[in-house]
Amino acid sequence: MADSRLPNFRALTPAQRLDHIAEAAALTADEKALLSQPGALPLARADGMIENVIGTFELPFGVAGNFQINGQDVLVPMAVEEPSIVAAASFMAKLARESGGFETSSTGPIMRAQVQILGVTDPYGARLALLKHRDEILSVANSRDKVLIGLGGGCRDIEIHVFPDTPRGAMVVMHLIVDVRDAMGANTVNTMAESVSPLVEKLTGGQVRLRILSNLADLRLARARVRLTPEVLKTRERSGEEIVEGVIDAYTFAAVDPYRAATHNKGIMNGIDPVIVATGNDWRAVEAGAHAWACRSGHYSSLTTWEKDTAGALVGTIEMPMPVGLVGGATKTHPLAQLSLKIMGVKTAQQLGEVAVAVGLAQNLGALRALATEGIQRGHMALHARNIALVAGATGDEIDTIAKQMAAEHDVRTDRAVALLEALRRK
Ligand SMILES: CC(C)(COP(=O)([O-])OP(=O)([O-])OC[C@H]1O[C@@H](n2cnc3c(N)ncnc32)[C@H](O)[C@@H]1OP(=O)([O-])[O-])[C@@H](O)C(=O)NCCC(=O)NCCSC(=O)C[C@@](C)(O)CC(=O)[O-]
Ligand SMILES: NC(=O)C1=CN([C@@H]2O[C@H](COP(=O)(O)OP(=O)(O)OC[C@H]3O[C@@H](n4cnc5c(N)ncnc54)[C@H](OP(=O)(O)O)[C@@H]3O)[C@@H](O)[C@H]2O)C=CC1
Repeated sequence: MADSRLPNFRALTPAQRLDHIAEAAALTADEKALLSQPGALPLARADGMIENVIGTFELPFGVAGNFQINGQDVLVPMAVEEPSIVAAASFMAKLARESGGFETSSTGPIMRAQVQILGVTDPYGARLALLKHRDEILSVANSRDKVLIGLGGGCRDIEIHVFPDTPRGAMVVMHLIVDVRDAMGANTVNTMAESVSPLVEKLTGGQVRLRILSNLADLRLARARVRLTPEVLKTRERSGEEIVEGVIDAYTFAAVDPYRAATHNKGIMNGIDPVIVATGNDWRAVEAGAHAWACRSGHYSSLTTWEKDTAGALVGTIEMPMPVGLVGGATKTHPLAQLSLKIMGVKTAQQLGEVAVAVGLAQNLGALRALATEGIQRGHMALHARNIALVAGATGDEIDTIAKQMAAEHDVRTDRAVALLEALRRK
C-alpha cells in the first residue's frame, strides 16, 4: 500500500514528484514514461475514440496527497485546469487523517434503463401485463451479454412508472434495473433496453419509443463521512469551535438557498470531476446524476451535510450517484486512465466511486473552511497568480517571482503581471 502522505510536495519539480509517485505506486518504466512526456494519448488512438479528430487536448495531471480512506492510504490522481483544487483537497485530507480519515460505503453497481411506451389506452393494465411477464423480460434482457452474466451482473428487476395524462397522452415507462458490475454501464443497459422492446410492445399493445439509461443513477450511490475535532481545525487566527460553527453556517446557506447550493455543489464537483476525468470516465454522466440527485426533494440543495456531534466535532457526509467504471468507454482506451487506477490502487468500480466522493467531501470542506474564515481569494488567487503570470508571458523562474509578488500585494491582475514582468526584465 502506497504511503499517501506527501509533505511539502509542492517544493519538488514535476520530475521529482513523478519519481516519488512512481516509486510509491510501483509504476513500470513505461508507465512512468507516459507521464513524463507530452502525448500520452497517441493520435491514432484518439482518432479511434471520437470523430473528426485533428489532435489531442492535454490537461494538467496532479496527485492529491494525504488521503486515508477506510484506514488505507490512497494517492488521488486529478486531471483539471483550475488552480487550488489539488492543494485544497490535499490540505483537507491532511487534516482529516489526523482524525482517522474518511469512511466510505456504497450500494451495488445498479443502473436503470428506461423504455418509453406510448399509444396505450389502459396504462395501468399495461403495467400489470409487464409485471406479470417480469421473468420473461429479464430473460430476454439477459440473453445478450454473456460476459456480464458470467461476472455475476445482469438485469435484476423491472419497475413500471405510469404517467396517465401527459400532453402526448398516457405514457408508461418501464425501468430495467441492471447490475453492471465494473462498467459504467450505459452501453450495456441501452443494449438490453433495445432488446426487450419487441416483447414490451407485444405485451402492452403500445409503441416503444426511447430506450436509454437514466442518468439519475439513484440505485448506485457512493457515500463518505469525515469527522474533524476543533483541535484539528483550529488556526493561528481562529479557534476550532469558531471554524466548526462557520462551516455549519456555510452548509446551512446551501441547504436552504438554491443560488448558493449551485456554487456549493460546484465546489464538490471540483474534487470529483478531476478524478472522473483522470480515470477516463464520463464526467457528464456523473454531473447529470449529481445535480438531478441534489434536486430529488423538488428543492435543489446541498450534496453534503455538515453538523456537530455531541463531542463538538465537525461531521461531514456526502451521498450521491456515482456511475463510474473500470471497463468500457475510454477507461481502457486512454493510456492514462488505467495508470490513474494503478496509482489509486482501486480494484472495483465501487471503490473508485467511493474515492471520488471522499475527494468531493474534502474539497467541499476546503472551500467552506476558506469561505467561512478568511474568504476564498487569498488561497485561491495566490495559486491562480501563476496562471496570470503565464498569461502575461512569464517563463521559468519569472512565473513564481511574479506570482508571489502579486499574491503579497493582493493584486492578481494581468496588467499588474505585465508591469511586474517588464520591471523584472529591465533589471
Ligand atoms: C489553497 C489552500 C490549500 C492554501 O492554504 P494554506 O493555509 O496557505 O496552506 P499551507 O501552505 O499551510 O499548506 C497546507 C497544506 O495544503 C496543501 N497545499 C497548500 N498549498 C499547496 C500548493 N501550492 N501545492 C500543493 N499543495 C498545497 C498541502 O497539502 C499543504 O501541506 P504540506 O504540503 O505543507 O504538508 C487553502 O487556502 C484552501 O484550501 N483554499 C480553498 C481553495 C478552493 O476551494 N479552491 C477551489 C476553487 S474556488 C471554487 O471554484 C469553488 C467555490 C469556492 O466557489 C466553492 C464554494 O463556493 O463552495
Ligand atoms: N447518457 C449517458 O450517460 C450515456 C453514456 N454513454 C457512454 O457509455 C459508455 C459506458 O458504457 P459501458 O456499458 O460501461 O461500456 P461498454 O459497453 O464499453 O462496457 C461494458 C461491457 O464490458 C464488458 N465487461 C468486461 N468486464 C466487465 C466487468 N468487470 N464488469 C462489467 N462489464 C464488463 C461487458 O460485456 P461485453 O464484453 O460483452 O461487452 C459489458 O457489457 C461511456 O463511454 C459513456 O460515455 C453512452 C450512451 C449514453
